[in-house]
Amino acid sequence: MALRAALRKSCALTGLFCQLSSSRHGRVCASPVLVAQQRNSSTAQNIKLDFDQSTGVAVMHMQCPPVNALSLEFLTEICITVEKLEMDKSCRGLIITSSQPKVFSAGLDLLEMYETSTEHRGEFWRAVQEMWLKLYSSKLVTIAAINGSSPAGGCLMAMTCDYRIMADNPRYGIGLNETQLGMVAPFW
Ligand SMILES: CCCCCCC/C=C/C(=O)SCCNC(=O)CCNC(=O)[C@H](O)C(C)(C)COP(=O)(O)OP(=O)(O)OC[C@H]1O[C@@H](n2cnc3c(N)ncnc32)[C@H](O)[C@@H]1OP(=O)(O)O
Repeated sequence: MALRAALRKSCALTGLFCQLSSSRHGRVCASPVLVAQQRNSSTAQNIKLDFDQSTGVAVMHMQCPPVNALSLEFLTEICITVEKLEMDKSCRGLIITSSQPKVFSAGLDLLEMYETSTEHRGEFWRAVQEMWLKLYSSKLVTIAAINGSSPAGGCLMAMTCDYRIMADNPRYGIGLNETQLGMVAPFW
């Protein structure tokens, strides 16, 4: 049973990798084939979703300027998008990438943690936890196409995907740097 599930995931993955290509400028991008075959395209405020029903692959473009900082609103949008895709039986895989230049995600929105109420911060941290649990436990094959810097919460997001592909550019950094900001990761 477990083996069958693993095989299913791996077959779906082969399809997903075929859809990824990288340009000479160190950017990872969805192949033009995906755009041409696209059946379904929807846009939430900070997310552009391209879903190709013939392959079952969805591409979630994060477009929350300037740096895809993970605010309560943006985290909620991400969770709702993943939930909707999971409910669609024709969806097998999800590629997460960024529309912002040079940045995949700057991590948690620092302004959400600054001068906000205890109640708001509670809601915010619950949304952070929901986001990574949703991705980590998703039945979809998930791939982070990391086409820019991805510190802290951005790194967390990428780590909770099944696979990560990062653009080969020495200017792009990734890692858990939150302790440098004096933050301790919660006991999840
Ligand atoms: C077991 C695992 C547990 C994990 C626990 C997870 C805990 C996670 C904590 C966090 O995520 S805390 C956030 C940490 N993030 C950072 O430290 C990133 C800081 N930002 C940068 O390093 C850079 O901004 C960048 C992302 C590399 C981009 O550099 P670039 O030069 O392209 O842009 P900037 O001029 O620096 O920034 C533009 C604009 O964006 C604002 N901004 C940047 N990061 C954030 C952020 N995280 N939250 C809110 N806003 C951010 C920055 O202030 C600039 O704003 P303006 O000055 O233009 O208004």
